[in-house]
Amino acid sequence: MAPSDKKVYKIAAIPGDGIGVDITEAAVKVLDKLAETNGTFSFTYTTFDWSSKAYLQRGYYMPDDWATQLRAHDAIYFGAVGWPDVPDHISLWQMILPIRQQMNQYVNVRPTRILRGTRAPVSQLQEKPGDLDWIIVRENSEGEYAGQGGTTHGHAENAVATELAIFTRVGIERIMRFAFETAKARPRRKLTMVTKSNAQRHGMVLWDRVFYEVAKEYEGVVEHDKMLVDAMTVRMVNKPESMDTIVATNLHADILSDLAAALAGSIGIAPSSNLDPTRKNPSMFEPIHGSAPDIAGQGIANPVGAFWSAAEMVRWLGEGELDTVADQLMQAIENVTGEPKTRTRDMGGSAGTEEVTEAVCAEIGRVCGKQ
Ligand SMILES: NC(=O)c1ccc[n+]([C@@H]2O[C@H](COP(=O)([O-])OP(=O)(O)OC[C@H]3O[C@@H](n4cnc5c(N)ncnc54)[C@H](O)[C@@H]3O)[C@@H](O)[C@H]2O)c1
Ligand SMILES: O=C(O)C[C@@H](O)C(=O)O
Ligand SMILES: [K+]
Ligand SMILES: [Mn+2]
Repeated sequence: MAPSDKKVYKIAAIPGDGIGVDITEAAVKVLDKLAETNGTFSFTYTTFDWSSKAYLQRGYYMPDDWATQLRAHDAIYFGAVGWPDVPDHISLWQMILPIRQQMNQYVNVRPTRILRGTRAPVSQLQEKPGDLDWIIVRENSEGEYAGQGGTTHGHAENAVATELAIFTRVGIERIMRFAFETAKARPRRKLTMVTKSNAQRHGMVLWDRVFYEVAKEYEGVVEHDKMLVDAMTVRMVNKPESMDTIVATNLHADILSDLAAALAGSIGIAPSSNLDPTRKNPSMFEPIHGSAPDIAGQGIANPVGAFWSAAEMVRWLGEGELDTVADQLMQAIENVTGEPKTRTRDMGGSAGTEEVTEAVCAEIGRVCGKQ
């Protein structure tokens, strides 16, 4: 292939805080190795030093023209944001949440399955790892994360604070449609809708109603059912095989996806894709975990969720052309998790982030048929 035919993808890399830095560095190595081995595409990176450390030094996370800067890229690769010396609502609301909202990333896709070599804490899953294979479709733009509310009387005895969840018909309909399409594209064609419409009688009732409206368009094509979120946690543990695609609100899906990762063996393995399905803005890829201050700086963070997120980024960028390459990366990852000596501590091993990264790079060479 002539060098000019090579597709170059422009990536905005935002490592952020704590282990976000380690796993982003690891993901970039793996992406470059994948591109180099394949030879038909490559990546260029702009690395943004937007972090809690920078915020403490200069008073802001992102500069005023952040959205314009990000829009000059094909995709965003994100590590994690949040550090103990900045209140978590400030770090989230000055970086990750504005990006998700203003880049119109209204879907957050969170797949979970049990990778080879993973130790699942529930015995059924230890015996039959295939029983857990889910895609959680998280509403990513409104709901409990709408950001409306306020505080009166500050820290006084009579302090009042409100936190308003907002559900719009447009917002619900588009996430439901995306969820049904996701379910339809999978072999089991099954969608579980999560709600709390017994106690929350306005927004959640609209959520349910729009779900059933959209469901009519998929009659006979996608099987569906409904779960109250509390009972959903029980079903996830006791009957994991009974679910496939799951759609839930911003907050419910945030919580359920951590539970899903834990059931699959570790929070360190789970990826997420913050998607603008219209493709007018860059989509953003990140592991679901945070900055993990308790293990940061020790070189022991599990980079698998970051690699899986990188695979999903490749899949998204390729628009169908790079699915095989993304699958090869997943195979390389599982060849590595399948080996006890290349597992990190959270997966019962003793390897560090770098060792796992080197092992995945070596596997990419093998899986893609070149060294
Ligand atoms: N999207 C994001 O950037 C994002 C996501 C979650 C949390 N956060 C932020 O991160 C900070 C820490 O939050 P938290 O402690 O609740 O959640 P966390 O995900 O950072 O950590 C929870 C636990 O899981 C472990 N863990 C997480 N990722 C791991 C990995 N890759 N390998 C091995 N162990 C891993 C941590 O050591 C910790 O014990 C907070 O400031 C929070 O707001 C940000
Ligand atoms: O969306 C959030 O609440 C931040 C973080 O917990 C996440 O899952 O990305
Ligand atoms: K993250
Ligand atoms: Mn979360």
